[in-house]
Amino acid sequence: MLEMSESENIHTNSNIITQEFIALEDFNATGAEQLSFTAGDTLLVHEQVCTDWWWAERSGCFGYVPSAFLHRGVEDVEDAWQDEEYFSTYGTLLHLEMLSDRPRTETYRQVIVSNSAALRGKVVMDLGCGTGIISLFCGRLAQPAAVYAVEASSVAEHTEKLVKLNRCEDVVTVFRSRAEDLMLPSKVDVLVSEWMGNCLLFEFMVESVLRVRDRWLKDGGMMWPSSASLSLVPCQAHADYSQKMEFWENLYGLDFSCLQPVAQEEFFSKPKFSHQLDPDDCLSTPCNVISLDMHTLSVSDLEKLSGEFRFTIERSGTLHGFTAWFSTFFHSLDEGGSSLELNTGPHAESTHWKQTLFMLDGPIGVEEGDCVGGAITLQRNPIWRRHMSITIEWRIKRRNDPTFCEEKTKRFPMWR
Ligand SMILES: N=C(N)NCC[C@H]1O[C@@H](n2cnc3c(N)ncnc32)[C@H](O)[C@@H]1O
Repeated sequence: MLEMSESENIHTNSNIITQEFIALEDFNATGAEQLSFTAGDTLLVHEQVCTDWWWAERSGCFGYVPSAFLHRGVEDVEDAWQDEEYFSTYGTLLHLEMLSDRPRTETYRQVIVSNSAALRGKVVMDLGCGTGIISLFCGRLAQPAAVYAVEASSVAEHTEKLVKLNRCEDVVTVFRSRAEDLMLPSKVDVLVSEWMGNCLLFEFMVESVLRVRDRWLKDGGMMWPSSASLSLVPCQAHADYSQKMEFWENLYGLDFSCLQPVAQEEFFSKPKFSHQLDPDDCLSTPCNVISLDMHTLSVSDLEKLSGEFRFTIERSGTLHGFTAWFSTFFHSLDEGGSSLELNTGPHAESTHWKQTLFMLDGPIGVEEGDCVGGAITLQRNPIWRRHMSITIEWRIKRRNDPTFCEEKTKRFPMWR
C-alpha cells in the first residue's frame, strides 16, 4: 500500500477530477499496489485507470481498487430508502396477506391477552400498525391509557375508520406519519411492532423501530418483540434443483444444458423467498446463527451481523444449500411471566414469510457424520438502505475421509 509522498509522482494528472465513492462491500487487497476497504467506507477516486481498476485514496493511503465494489456517493442516490415505492406498496390491501397469516396475527393477539392486566393504564405505540389490528387488540382486549397507532402509508385512512367501527376511538389514536417524524404528547411504556421482513431484516424497518425506541420508549419500557433470532440449517432442495437446473438436460429429447450456467445465475444467485422447507429435507439440527436483543441493539449494529455455525450431518443425502428463518420472542410485562414465541421455521405452523433458501453453486453428496462448519454474514447495503447481502462461507469435512476438506463462499444480494 503506497503512502501519500510516494504516490504524488505517479498519478499527478491535473485534469483528473477526484470523485467520492462508497464501498458496497469489503475488499481485501491481494497485492501491495491494491487498497483494502470495508463496506460503507468513503473512497476518493483520483483516476479511473481502466474499467475494472481505479486509483483511489482512503484516509491518506493510496492503491488500486475494484470499481465493481464501489457506488457513487449516497447524495447521488435519489431515494436510498425507496420510501415512495415502499409506502405505496403498503397503501394497498397487501395487508390482507399479513392479516391472513394466522400464526403471526394470533401470536400478537396472545401477547396482548396474556399481558392484559399489566397493560392497564399503560401507553402503547404500535409502530407500522397497517390496518391497526394490534392496536385494536389492545383497545378491545386490555385497558391501556392510550394507544398510538402509527402508520406512514395511505392505509392509515382505513385504519381511522376501523378504529371507529370497532369502538376504540377513546383509546386508540391514529398518526399518519413516518414514526421517526412523530411528535407525541408523552413517551410510551410499550413499543409493539410487526417489523420483520424476509430473512428477518429485509426492508430494514427495524432501523425505524430502534430510532423510535431511543426517542419515545420510557426507561425500562417493553419492546415487543423483545428479541429475535435467525436460524439456519443445511438442506436438500431436490425439487428446486430439478425444476431449475436438471430441467435443461433433456428437453423433448433435446440437449439444452448450455443454458444451465444462465439458469444458475438467474435462479440461484439470489435467495429464494417464501421457500417451504420440508422438515425431512433438513440434513442436520438447525442452529441459531444471529440473536438480537431489541432493548440493546443499536442502529450501527445493523450494518453487519454475522454468526458461526457447525453442523453434523444427521442423515446422508444431497447438500443443495442452506435454509434460513427467524423467530421473535415477546417477554411478559409480569415479572417472571413466560415469553411467547413466533417461530417461522419449517417445524412450526407455516406463516406468510415461510423460509428463505440459499442454493449453492452445485449439489454436494454428504454422509451421516460429515461436518459442515462456517459463518453467515448479513451485510447491509451502504447505499440502498432497505437491502443487504448475505454471505455464507462453509467448509465440509468428511467423517470417512480425513484428507477431504472443501471450503467455499457465496454472496447472495437481497436484492441489491
Ligand atoms: N415487513 C413488515 N412487517 N412490514 C410492515 C410494514 C408496515 O409498517 C409501515 N411502516 C414501515 N416503516 C414505517 C415507519 N418508519 N413509520 C410508519 N410506518 C412504517 C408500513 O407502511 C407497513 O404498513
